[in-house]
Amino acid sequence: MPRETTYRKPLWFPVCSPLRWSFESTLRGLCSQSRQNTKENVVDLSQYPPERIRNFSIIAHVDHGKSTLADRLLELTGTIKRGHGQPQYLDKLQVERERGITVKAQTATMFHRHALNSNHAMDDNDRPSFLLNLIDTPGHVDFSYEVSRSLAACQGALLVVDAAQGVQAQTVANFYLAFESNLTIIPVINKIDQPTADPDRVRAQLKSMFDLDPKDALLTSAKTGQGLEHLLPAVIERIPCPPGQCDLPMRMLLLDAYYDEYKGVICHVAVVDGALRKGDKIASAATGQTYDALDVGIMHPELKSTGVLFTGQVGYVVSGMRSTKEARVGDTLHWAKSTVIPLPGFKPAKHMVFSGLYPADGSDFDALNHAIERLTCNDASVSVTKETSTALGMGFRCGFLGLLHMDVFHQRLEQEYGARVISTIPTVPYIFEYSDGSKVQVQNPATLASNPGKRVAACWEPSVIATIIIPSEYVGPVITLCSERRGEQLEYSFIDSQRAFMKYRLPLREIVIDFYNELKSITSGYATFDYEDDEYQKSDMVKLDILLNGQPVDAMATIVHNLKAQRVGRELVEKLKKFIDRQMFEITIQAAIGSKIIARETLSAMRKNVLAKCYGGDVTRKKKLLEKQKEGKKRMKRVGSVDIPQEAFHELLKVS
Ligand SMILES: Nc1nc2c(ncn2[C@@H]2O[C@H](COP(=O)(O)OP(=O)(O)OP(=O)(O)O)[C@@H](O)[C@H]2O)c(=O)[nH]1
Repeated sequence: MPRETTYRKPLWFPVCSPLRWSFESTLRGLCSQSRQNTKENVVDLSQYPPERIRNFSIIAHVDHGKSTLADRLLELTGTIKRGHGQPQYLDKLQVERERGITVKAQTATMFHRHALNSNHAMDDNDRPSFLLNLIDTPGHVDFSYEVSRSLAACQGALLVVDAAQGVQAQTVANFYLAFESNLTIIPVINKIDQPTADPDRVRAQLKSMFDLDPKDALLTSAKTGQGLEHLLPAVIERIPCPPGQCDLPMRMLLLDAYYDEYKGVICHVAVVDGALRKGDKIASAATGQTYDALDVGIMHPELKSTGVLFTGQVGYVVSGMRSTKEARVGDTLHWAKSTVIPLPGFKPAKHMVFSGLYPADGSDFDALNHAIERLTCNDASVSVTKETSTALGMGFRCGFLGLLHMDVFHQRLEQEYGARVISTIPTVPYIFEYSDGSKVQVQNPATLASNPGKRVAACWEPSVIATIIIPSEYVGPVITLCSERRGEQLEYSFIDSQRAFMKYRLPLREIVIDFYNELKSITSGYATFDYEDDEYQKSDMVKLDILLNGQPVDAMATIVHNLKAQRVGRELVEKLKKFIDRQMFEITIQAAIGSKIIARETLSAMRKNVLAKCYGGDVTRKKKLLEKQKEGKKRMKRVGSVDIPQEAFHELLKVS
C-alpha cells in the first residue's frame, strides 16, 4: 500500500503595502483552492494516473525571473509557507544564494485542483487534483547541460521572458533546447509591473523569432502576483501528460544524484513505465549492479517519503549505492527481475575548459580526492583524471562546461567540503599533429610536445557559434570586439527596430576568458550572449612557458595564438612579478616559446624581515608575526628555490 504524505497549509501574510496587497490578495485567492486540495491533509499517489500528472520546466534567460516564479507557484499551491523578501527557495546552494544565480536544476512536486474544460459551477472540492512536477533550471549558458537533462523529464516548458528586456541570447538557446525535445512551450512574459515593460513588443519578438502565437503568451508579474492565476491552468490544459505505461515492468531515468551524509546517495528519478515501490530490487542498465529501493518518495519540495512512485511521477529513491560513481546520471534503473530496453539517456557533456586542480597543501590530496568524488556525484558534467605536476604535486585535471562552471565548482568544493584548491590556467582542448603524423588532444599544455624528437606540425582549436543580441547602437563596438577576438561574422539581422541579432564563429579560447565581461562593458550591460560548440578550426597556436630562474613551471604553461603570444607573455611575467615576494636571491621571471625568451622581469634580492615592523621587545607580538609568516609560507608553492603564493596562480587565470 502506498504510504500517505502530508500537505502543508499555506500561510497568510499581513497586508502592509498596496503592492503587497495585490500580491497577497491574488495569492490568497489562489491558495484557497489549493488549501481545499489539502482538506483530507494526505495524499495518495495512486490517485494520480499519468492523465493527472504534468511535468514541466521553467526556462529563461538569466535573471528573467524563473526562480521567483517557481517560488510563487510553490506558495500558491501551498507547497511552501513563506513571505516576500526571503531567498529563493529552490536556489538552495550557498553559491546560488551568494551569486544570485541558479546552478542546479531543482524539482518540486505540487498539487493543484483544476477542472479541465473549466466548469465554473463546480465546487473547488469537486475539481480533480493534479500532481505537477516543476523543474527550475539554471539560465547561464555554462549550465545548459542541467537544462537539457531536466527537459528529458518534462513534456512542457514555461519559456519566461522579461517584459522589458525581451528575447535575449539564452532565451533563444533555451527555446531551441525545448523545441528539439518536442516539448509544449508556453510563453510567459514576466515582470509586467516594471515601468519599462512592453509586452506587445515581446509578443512580436516571440512571433518573429520562434513563430509562437502572440495569443498564447501569458502576462505575469512574479513580484506582484499579477497574472499568476493563469499559469497552472495553462500548464494543465496545454501540456500533455507523461507517456508511459502503467502495466509494463518498471523502468525509470536517473536524472540527478547527490550524496547525503545520513542517507548515502539519493537519486532523482522519473518513472517512465510501471511503479517503483519501497523494497523493490532494482538494477542499473549501465552496470548491471542491483540495489534495494530503501526509501522512495517525492520532493515536496523537501524529501517526503511516499513508499511508491507511479508511472509518470518524478521523485527520489535511496538505493544503498555506496559509491557516488554508481549513480550514473542518464542511466536507466529497472526492476532487477525483468529485462527492459534502456531509455535514451543524455548526450555526454562536452567539456569546453580544462584546468588542473591541486590541494593548496600537498598533504590534503586524499581529502581533495574525496571532496571531488562527492561533488561530481551532484555535478556529473565535470570530468576528472588524476595528474601530477612538478610544481604542484599530485592533483586532478578537470573538464568543465565553461569558466563560470569552473568557478562554481571551486566555490562548492571550498564551501561544501572545506577543500582549499589551487587551479592552473584554464585551457581549451586543442588537437596537435606531430611531424610523425600522430595526433593528440591536449588538455594540459604542460604535456604538449613532451616527447623529444617530435615537432608540432599543425594545430586545430575548438570554435563556437556565438549568438549575440544587442541594442542597435552598440553594433559597431561589438563587431570590433569580435574581430579582435578572431571572430568570423555569420549572420547579422534585426529582431525589431531596436535590437540587433548577430552570429559569429569564434575560437573557444577567445571567449572563455573575459569575453562576456568585455562585451557587457562595451554595451553598458545590454548585450546578451550564448554559444554552442562548433567544429575544430586549423590555427597557429604555440605553447608559452613560464620560467622561474630558468626553470619551467609546468602548472603555468599555456597555449596561445602566435600573434598574441608576445602580449600574453608580457602580461604574465608582469603579473607574476607583482605577486611573488622578493626572496633572499634574485629571481628572473621569463616567458618563452620553445627556447626563445619573449618577455622577462627581474625581482631583486631582499630579506623579508617580518619583525621590522615590530618596535620594542614585545615577545608575544614577535611570535605572532613569525607564526603568521609560517602560515603564509604554507600557502606557498615552492618551484626550485622560489616560493610562489597561491594568489599568483589565481591571478594568472585572468590573463587571456
Ligand atoms: N519587477 C520585477 N522583478 C522581478 C520579477 N520576477 C523576478 N524579479 C526580480 O528579478 C531578479 C531575478 O529573478 P530570478 O528569479 O532570480 O531570476 P532567474 O531567471 O531565476 O535567474 P537565474 O537563476 O540566475 O537564471 C530578482 O531580483 C527578482 O526579484 C517581476 O515580476 N517583477
